[in-house]
Amino acid sequence: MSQKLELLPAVDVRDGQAVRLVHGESGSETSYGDPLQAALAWQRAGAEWLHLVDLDAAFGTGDNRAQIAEVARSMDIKVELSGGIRDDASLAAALATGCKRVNLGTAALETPEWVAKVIAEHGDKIAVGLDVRGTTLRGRGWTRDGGDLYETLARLDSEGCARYVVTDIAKDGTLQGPNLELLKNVCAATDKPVVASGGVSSLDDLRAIASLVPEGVEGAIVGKALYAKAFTLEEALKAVSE
Ligand SMILES: O=C(O)c1ccccc1N[C@@H]1O[C@H](COP(=O)(O)O)[C@@H](O)[C@H]1O
Repeated sequence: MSQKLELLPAVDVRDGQAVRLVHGESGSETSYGDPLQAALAWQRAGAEWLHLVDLDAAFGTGDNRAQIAEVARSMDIKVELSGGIRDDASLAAALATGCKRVNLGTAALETPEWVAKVIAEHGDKIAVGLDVRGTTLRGRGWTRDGGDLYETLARLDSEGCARYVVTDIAKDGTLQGPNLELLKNVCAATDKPVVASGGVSSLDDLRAIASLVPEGVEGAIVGKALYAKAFTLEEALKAVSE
């Protein structure tokens, strides 16, 4: 039986609120209220995963660490935690929430030795977020270039990185459809599972991503489309299980 696409509804937290950004740009927020209530709603709707992001920590404008920890600890489902996890202390705090795995973004670009060390220590609890414009990686809240996607992917593969979360920044928060070419290209460049992020706007987009499961796509993060009620999470889960 072919594997089904995992869906990860997103809760991105900025200034204590669940928000969605457009192209990840600071200041483009639309607010959707209390992050815990949003997360609990996705759990009630049948989510098996929650993608939980501390945007302030990613941007370097503070953090929502206590609130994020409360959300993570309140979930019965698996949590993927990201934003501002860049050193031993922030990694320890993230893992102490009981999350299933963390995503490292900026650290993979700026402190590769540390990332190699924590991959060796924590195995598949560590994923790397490859946030790209074209094929150039972006870090520090997607404000700084951080090298070539495929060179970085080869390095991380050689270090045993278990999984990649691939975001096309040009698509993120736009409801313009995922970058399927990018996903196919990344899958062709690595044997490791890929989680797709950015641009999902419809159930057909999810079906298109699901068609890439045989190529190595394991999951899809869904944000704006759920908050904008383009479809419900129940409908999305059904669409990818058909
Ligand atoms: O998810 C977003 O919209 C986003 C926008 C701008 C920056 C980061 C964003 N999210 C995720 O944050 C982590 C990276 O954080 P860091 O670089 O490790 O501090 C990564 O998972 C991004 O996808």
